Amino acid sequence: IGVVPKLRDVFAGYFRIGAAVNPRTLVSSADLLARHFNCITAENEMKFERIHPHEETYAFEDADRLAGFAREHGMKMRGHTLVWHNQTPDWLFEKPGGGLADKALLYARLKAHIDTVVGRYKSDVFCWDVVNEAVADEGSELLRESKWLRIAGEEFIAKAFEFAHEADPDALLFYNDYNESHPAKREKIVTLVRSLKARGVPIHGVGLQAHWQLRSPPADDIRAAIERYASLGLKLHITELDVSVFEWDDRRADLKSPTAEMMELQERRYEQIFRIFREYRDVIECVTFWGVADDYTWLDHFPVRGRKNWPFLFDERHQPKPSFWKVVNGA
Ligand SMILES: Oc1ccccc1CN[C@@H]1C=C[C@@H](O)[C@H](O)[C@H]1O
Repeated sequence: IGVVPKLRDVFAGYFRIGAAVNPRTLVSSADLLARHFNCITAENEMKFERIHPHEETYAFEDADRLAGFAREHGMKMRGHTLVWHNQTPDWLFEKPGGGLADKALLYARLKAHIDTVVGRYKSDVFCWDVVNEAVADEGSELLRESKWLRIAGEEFIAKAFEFAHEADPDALLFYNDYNESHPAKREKIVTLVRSLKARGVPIHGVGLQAHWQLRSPPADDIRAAIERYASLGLKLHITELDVSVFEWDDRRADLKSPTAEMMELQERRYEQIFRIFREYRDVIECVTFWGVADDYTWLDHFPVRGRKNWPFLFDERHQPKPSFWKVVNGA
């Protein structure tokens, strides 16, 4: 059989190729990771609820193991994520006697968290998703409702970037979001990031999660989003790429394997996506998949629990799919 080219070598002149990993896939996908990738992101292990479950308790073991793998294999590591409305423990927002914490207490806790976590991984993590998904999806509001916003107002975003910069002045600091190519949400993200930059907040990049489907978002929206974010003069990272075989509102759960049509569409979709990424190689520094191979994806639980999905370039047996060959042959 022909030798399978290494993704990271195929794209050496364009951008780093990354994957989200967790303690299980670190073992099950170790060979694919070592061969094809030169950057990793902890899928959950550096999130607030996992690494700092109680005010006086930090849990570094899993994150340390992932950072160790990156070090052993000469890979870079993206830090994900410091401030988010999801997967964040309730204690952070509570006053000792009960009730909502005030801004001063929340900031003191956030600074302690960031000093501890960013400080610990200073030599392993080269960039952080400092704030994840703060922009509202629908409606006229710029920011989504959250305990962060309720307690501290919109300044929590700038504060998080300032704390992260103080903890590691060398780290590249990113704002990360999904549905980043939807025109309305795209313009809100541009408004937020432009305002942060104008106020001298230490922000260096925008993370496009790129949780995409076979037919959406359209290529023109993806191009427009990359152009608009690039116009801010910041670095772009594709941070959580996967191509679901189901459209967002398709809740069918009857399939045990992808249909031939799905695989044909996915092949053409990945070819189109990587043609766009190569075109914007000057501003895109890193392309990270939100997983490695089809044997495990967060999409197996979201948006439909227990519904299998097949979103990656490698199949459930870790073999390159037709999409893989379209991507490497297009480079
Ligand atoms: O695609 C979405 C739709 C609705 C809400 C959030 C998202 C994406 N949210 C992402 C997905 C998986 C998590 O592991 C990541 O940390 C998170 O950034």
